[in-house]
Amino acid sequence: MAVRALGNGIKKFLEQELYRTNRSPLEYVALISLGLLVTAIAKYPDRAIFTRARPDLKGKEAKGLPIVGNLFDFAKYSDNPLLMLYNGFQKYGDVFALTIPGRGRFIFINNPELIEHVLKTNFNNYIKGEIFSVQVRDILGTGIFVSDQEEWRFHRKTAVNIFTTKIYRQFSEDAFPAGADILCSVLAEKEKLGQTVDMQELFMKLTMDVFGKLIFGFEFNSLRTEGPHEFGDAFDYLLGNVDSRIQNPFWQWTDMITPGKCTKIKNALAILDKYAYMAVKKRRNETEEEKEKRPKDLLDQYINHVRDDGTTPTDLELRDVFINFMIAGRDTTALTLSWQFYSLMANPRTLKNVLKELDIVLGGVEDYKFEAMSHGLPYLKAVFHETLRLYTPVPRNVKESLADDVLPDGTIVYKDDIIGFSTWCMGKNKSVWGEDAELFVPERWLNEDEPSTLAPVPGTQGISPFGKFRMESQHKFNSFNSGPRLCIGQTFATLEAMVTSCMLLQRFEFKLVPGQPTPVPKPSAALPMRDPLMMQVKRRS
Ligand code: HEM
Repeated sequence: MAVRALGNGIKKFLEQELYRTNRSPLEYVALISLGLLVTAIAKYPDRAIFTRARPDLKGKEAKGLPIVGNLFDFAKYSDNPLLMLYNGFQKYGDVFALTIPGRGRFIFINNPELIEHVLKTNFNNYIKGEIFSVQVRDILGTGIFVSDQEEWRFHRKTAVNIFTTKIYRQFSEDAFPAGADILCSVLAEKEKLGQTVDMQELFMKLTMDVFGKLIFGFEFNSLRTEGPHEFGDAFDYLLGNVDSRIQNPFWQWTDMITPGKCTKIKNALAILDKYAYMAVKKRRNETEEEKEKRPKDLLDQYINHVRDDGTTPTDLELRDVFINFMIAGRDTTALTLSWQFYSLMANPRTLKNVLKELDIVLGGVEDYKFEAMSHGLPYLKAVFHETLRLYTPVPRNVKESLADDVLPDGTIVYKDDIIGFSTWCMGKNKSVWGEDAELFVPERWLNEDEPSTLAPVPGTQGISPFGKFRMESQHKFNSFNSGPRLCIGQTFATLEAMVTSCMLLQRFEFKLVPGQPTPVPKPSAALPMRDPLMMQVKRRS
């Protein structure tokens, strides 16, 4: 009633004014718009519209333009969003903020104490949230990576059951060597033909094949396929696209007006769906006899789950499980292996140490026992962790705040503020990792005075001379996340990378193809290299 009365009042006033001043309605619209704009500029002089003034963030907030805040900073760094964060931390310290219209205020944090608070101490207050969910819903649906609270608890409980030490033992001794052996046969073939290889492409194919088979019983066979695989290609395109959605708050509109973009996204999604539904259909049609013959996997965990109301997961829900886990299992490990092999080739002293350790510990024997891969090769394990520290495959992340909060350094967080953090930036933070933070130094992970083990572990021929591997806290070494949402596949990834590295380095010599540019990351939700990682391979004599 009151609104209608107010509307009528305004209408009457405007009619009288139009009559009295002889102005056209268009002139009035222009005047009112100008009035609103001037008011908005006065109210939001250096920040995005509808964000609150935060004098308490003085010295920590990047000054923005009236109404649009830091929108143009976001746009300026669309090709290198990590650099925007890196420069921000360099300029403002471990906390800095900026505002974006439609998104609100981002508070970026860059030290272990703050990370621990957000990811563990006050875990329930910091959720994935609606903005992230909308950005990735068409790809990830309602899977573990986008879910919060009850839905997330369901996924977590269902998934962790499958990742047991018993399973890891089998993977380390059989499945991972079998996958690496196929990769070696591709390398041997290429060597015979005198061809160079793109190791990034091959590692992506390896992890896709191994993960598809072990976790969903699905054979991609991409390593045996020459050239790119359509599932991998579609995946890479969509992950790159997620990055532009994070960077551009108006992506829904810009996607619509960019010629061909919506069709490209639709086609890529159709390819992901095709493979996910193929895997689900195959499993649903399996006979009891077939079921008996194979080990239980993640798809079984989900398919056999009966909810309290008696329902079981639909094909669409299983599609989401497939896609979420394929992202987890394919890109992360493959990209880490790519950066690790690059780092080894770029640091000959490190490579020499790895080969020395392999000779002493494995002595040319291809026996990849769980214990040997977990504790027997501290130097190689240090190389893997140093790679993850500098080239983490999940380079940045955001959380939405459900309620007002205060961070340990006194920074106030209001409900709906977005907390951003970047493991990639924290790896380069000198106050966290020391003056050599930006250098590749595997030795920082080793207690060189302590023996790695007191007696040879099963599957080894000798004890590593490089000391004992020393793990850092989850909040400092945040590449596997921390707190209740710690990566489920940490051991899986570590073992797969260790076994693959061992077999490849035992069998082949690798050399970077001369003249190629130093690898740089390509904008993506993960950390792919922008260009292929071309190497020459030669069988070890
Ligand atoms: C080097 C390899 C890997 C790295 C660096 C890595 C890193 C991460 C990170 C940073 C997260 C948190 C993501 C987020 O909350 O947005 C995460 C979550 C997760 N990872 Fe990994 N990951 C790796 C490999 C794997 C593998 C091989 C698997 C599967 C076996 C896996 C399964 C998962 C799952 C299921 C989650 C979601 C956990 C949750 O939300 O509760 N990851 N991982």
